Amino acid sequence: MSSLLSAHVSTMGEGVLAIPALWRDIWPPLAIRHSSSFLCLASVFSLSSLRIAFLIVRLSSSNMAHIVGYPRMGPKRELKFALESFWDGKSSAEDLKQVAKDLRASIWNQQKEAGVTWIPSNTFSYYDHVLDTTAMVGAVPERYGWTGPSVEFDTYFSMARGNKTTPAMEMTKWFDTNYHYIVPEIGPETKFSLASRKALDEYKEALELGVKTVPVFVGPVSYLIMSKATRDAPKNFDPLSLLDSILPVYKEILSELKAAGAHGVQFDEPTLVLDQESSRYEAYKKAYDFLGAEFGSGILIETYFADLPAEAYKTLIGLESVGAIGVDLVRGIKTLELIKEHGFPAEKKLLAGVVDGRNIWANDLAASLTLLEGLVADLGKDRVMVSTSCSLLHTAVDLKNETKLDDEMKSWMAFAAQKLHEVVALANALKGNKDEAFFAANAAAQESRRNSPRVHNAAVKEATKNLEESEHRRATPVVNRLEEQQKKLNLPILPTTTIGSFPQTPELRRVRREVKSKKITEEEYTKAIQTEIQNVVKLQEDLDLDVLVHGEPERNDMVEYFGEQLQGFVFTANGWVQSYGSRCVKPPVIFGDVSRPSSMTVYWSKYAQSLTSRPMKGMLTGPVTILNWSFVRVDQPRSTTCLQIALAIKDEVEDLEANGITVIQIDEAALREGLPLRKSEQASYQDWAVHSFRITTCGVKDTTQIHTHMCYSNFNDIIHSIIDMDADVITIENSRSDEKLLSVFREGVKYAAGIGPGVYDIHSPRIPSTEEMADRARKMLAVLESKVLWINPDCGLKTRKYAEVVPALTNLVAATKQLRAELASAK
Ligand SMILES: CN1c2c(nc(N)[nH]c2=O)NC[C@@H]1CNc1ccc(C(=O)N[C@@H](CCC(=O)N[C@@H](CCC(=O)N[C@@H](CCC(=O)O)C(=O)O)C(=O)O)C(=O)O)cc1
Ligand SMILES: N[C@@H](CCS)C(=O)O
Ligand SMILES: [Zn+2]
Repeated sequence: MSSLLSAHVSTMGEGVLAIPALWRDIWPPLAIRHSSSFLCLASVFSLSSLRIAFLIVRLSSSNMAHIVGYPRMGPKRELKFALESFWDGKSSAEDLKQVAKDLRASIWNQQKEAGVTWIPSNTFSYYDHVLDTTAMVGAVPERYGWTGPSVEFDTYFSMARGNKTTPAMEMTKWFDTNYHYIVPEIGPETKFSLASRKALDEYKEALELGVKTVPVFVGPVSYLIMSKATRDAPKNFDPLSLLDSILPVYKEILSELKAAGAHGVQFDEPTLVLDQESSRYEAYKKAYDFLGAEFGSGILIETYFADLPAEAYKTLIGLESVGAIGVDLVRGIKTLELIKEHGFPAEKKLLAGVVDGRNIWANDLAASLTLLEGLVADLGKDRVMVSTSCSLLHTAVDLKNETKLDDEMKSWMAFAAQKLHEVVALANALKGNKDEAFFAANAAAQESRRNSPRVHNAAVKEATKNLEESEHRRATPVVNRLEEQQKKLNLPILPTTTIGSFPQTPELRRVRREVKSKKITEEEYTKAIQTEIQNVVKLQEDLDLDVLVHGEPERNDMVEYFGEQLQGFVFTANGWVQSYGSRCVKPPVIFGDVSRPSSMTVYWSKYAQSLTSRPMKGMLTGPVTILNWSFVRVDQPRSTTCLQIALAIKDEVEDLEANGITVIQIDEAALREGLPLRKSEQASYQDWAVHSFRITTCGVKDTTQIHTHMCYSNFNDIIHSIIDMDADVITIENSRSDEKLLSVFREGVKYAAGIGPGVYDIHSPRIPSTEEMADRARKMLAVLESKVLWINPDCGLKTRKYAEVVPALTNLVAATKQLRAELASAK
């Protein structure tokens, strides 16, 4: 900029050039206010100034579309395959980097071509964006032996997946999604330093492709709140107390980004939607005052997954350095009331997240436009940008690749690639540039879905109508039921079991694929699965496990498998969503009323039971988990859909019992995950979720043992709901979360049913030793009675290899026998 020009601008008081260009570009009130004098100046002074002026005029008249983040796996899961090949030593780090680079380029170009104004960068990750932040701030736990200065693949993937000597870091749910992040470990001794310039590298990479992006960071406050204290930290240590020392690292990368030409930076602060103590809000203020001093008002704060609490909203609008605020208007619209009540500062932009980042349904564009126009009426023109409700990471990638869905169904849907166009179309319409044909096609699709006979089933609606009026409880208390069951099952103390799945080998995937494509016959397929079940049963008998499983070889996924057999569901071919690392799930789509045309698992369970005299667990996925891990219809309450699924599973449970299966596990792995983030909504969810589970089990005999299983959650706050599920035995994730679960029992919660907190972290290739598992179980025995304790892994074994599973289970049984001997000698 010429010094003359800057001198002139500074005399203008609120000079255009004092505002970072990105915000200026989309802040037409400012740009327009100054544009005439600016243009005039530009023409007098220099060609480059002219170019700047032209840019402002061009961008201020462009639409205002923003995307919070984008899926990183690729339309055909290219990243997954590249990662796994690299981990298996079949390809080089360079090969992996090239795949990643190509994916990023294609994502940025796609967004540019769609007409997105603010295109995010640094939303790509080789494993997890929270782990990327850990790498960025150099918060590598000491045990990984990292000596700096920068975090490379070796250290990064060791933290994510463990290595031969060191287990992986803890992984847990990302808010209420099916995405899992690696939990940072922060202690008073943690020293932060800038150890990864991934954000800068990606920014420059996009720039080289001609795409100016908005780098995205996990905000420092959310990062610290989502961390856990290191084991050695003092008891009440709060990672957030290190805010002052982490901020300079963020500042350093911001200044490098600024030097590279970045004008806007997005900080994701999803913790702002949580109910928090007032003192917490000081942290956001401190952080953004500090970072704002470096970056000026080019800071955008994104919030998502729920409405904002009033105090969070007030804090946000009071942050002077922040130029734009993103809110989720899909998971709730109470934030709109806050905008009305407390106003929205004139100098800020509102990023209105109206396009759902967590579902695959086409947006109701007319309804969204009405909402957006309401906002414009309140805030004024050009202050409202259209955005996604959260990162598109949580939805499928591209509807284009769905060749098997019929045209009507596809017209009802929008995946990430289509959502880009929805955001842009809404932004254009707000600017008076409405694509009438696009809106008309969308309105027709909305109408056809509302009235489609494919969606509605009168018999199902009738069956679910009166369910809410009864409690649906088994009549006999759990303690007495357990006695009855024990007479029949005759299990040893500390019974051992596994959670259901055994390794999903490439051979199994091949037969499933081949039967689908009719390359092999149904008979050949059945034979292959039977052989697998025989092997799994034999292995468990050899290992001397007590309650067996059939191994789930016929299942592609614990939710998809059931959805495929229920009515009211459809399936995508490539609708993958990242769950953790390279692992993806393909959520079924619930589009209509749900019913069960015929039994789903009886054949395989009966077959497996016929091979052994030990009890064989029937294995089902519960209604809440099917609901939470599907893309759910949005035209009726989730609770209604859940009740419909519950009725279908209830029929299956009773069918299994009638066919001689005496232990039935109903997995509710995602029950905790669906807990609404805002406290005000939690009680109602717990009521209908737990009720739905009980509907599935209330019809069985006392002698039928109902197990349930949950993974990856913090259960302590819902322990009473778990008890209220009234299962006979619960197996639960424990080993990768520092036995947090056990603190509930230490605090005196009484649990009369059987419980198996996992002793083996199945998410890591590492094989736990006998002693390690015995130690874990001893800790449990310190707080739980031995007669209620079960010994089992954390979760299913599907992601593991037999070479890991066999020694790990051998050690698990050995540990149990050791403990049984200790208990016997203590008598
Ligand atoms: C327990 N968990 C689950 C969650 N959500 C679910 N919906 N399901 C879960 O089990 N959330 C919490 C945790 C998350 N944990 C996991 C664990 C493991 C996976 C996983 O392994 N995913 C697989 C994909 C699963 C699947 O459906 N596979 C299909 C095959 C799909 C495929 O790619 N086929 C290829 C050929 C592959 C080959 O080997 O030849 C093709 O058809 O071209 C199947 O098994 O049939 C993954 O690989 O990511 C996810 C979440
Ligand atoms: N029965 C399932 C539960 C996973 S949460 C399995 O074992 O894979
Ligand atoms: Zn599990």
